[in-house]
Amino acid sequence: MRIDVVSIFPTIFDALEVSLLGKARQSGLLDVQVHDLRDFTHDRHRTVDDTPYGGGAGMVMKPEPWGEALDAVVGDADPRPVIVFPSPAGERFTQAIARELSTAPRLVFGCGRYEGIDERVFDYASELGDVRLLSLGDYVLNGGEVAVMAMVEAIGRLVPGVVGNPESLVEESHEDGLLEYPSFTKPALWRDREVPPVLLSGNHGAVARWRREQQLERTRARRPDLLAD
Ligand SMILES: O=C(OCc1ccccc1)c1cn[nH]c1
Repeated sequence: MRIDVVSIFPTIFDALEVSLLGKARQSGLLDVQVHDLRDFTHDRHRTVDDTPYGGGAGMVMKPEPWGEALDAVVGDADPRPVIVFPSPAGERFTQAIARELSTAPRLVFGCGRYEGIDERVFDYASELGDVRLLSLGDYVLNGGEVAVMAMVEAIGRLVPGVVGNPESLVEESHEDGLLEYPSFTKPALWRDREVPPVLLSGNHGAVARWRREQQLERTRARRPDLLAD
């Protein structure tokens, strides 16, 4: 999978070199290219923002640099990429969307800053690829970079071969629509706290039943919204 990221803070993505995704990049499973939006400006101050039409506080990201950046990054790519813009005004990013995007041959991420990007950029981008405005949650960040880091990790780890043991991708929170059951490891007794005896029983059926019950109990308590349908 080829992933391109456009940002005015490209060095933030050096963190993607570390850990799991770093190995996937070395093995060529993931090809991540990061681009500095300011490289697509032409004035001395490398300006990327300006005041909003209609007034209001804050600044808006100018369309011209984005247009040139998207042309340079996407060009007449075949197949058309999915072009993701993190945004508080986007549809909710979920494990299902991560799974969907993990099958895309090309992903482009555009990191907004300030009050956001000139709306016409999303319209232009839809000529180059399938545009998705995605939200991590109902809170506001200063820019899209941290959201892109989270999405690239959530998506990248689902690309076949990136995670060593694909089995570990199955029993995860949200994979079966429920929260994950609690986990324990040695020692059996730690600071006067025991491991639930069923887990030491060797009775695999009882363990599976206990785990399912824990998933349901936790989901009911913490995320009743996941059960409502
Ligand atoms: O703040 C977010 O995105 C960054 C962003 C994008 C555009 C303008 C300002 C900030 C965000 C919150 N939940 N999901 C994403």
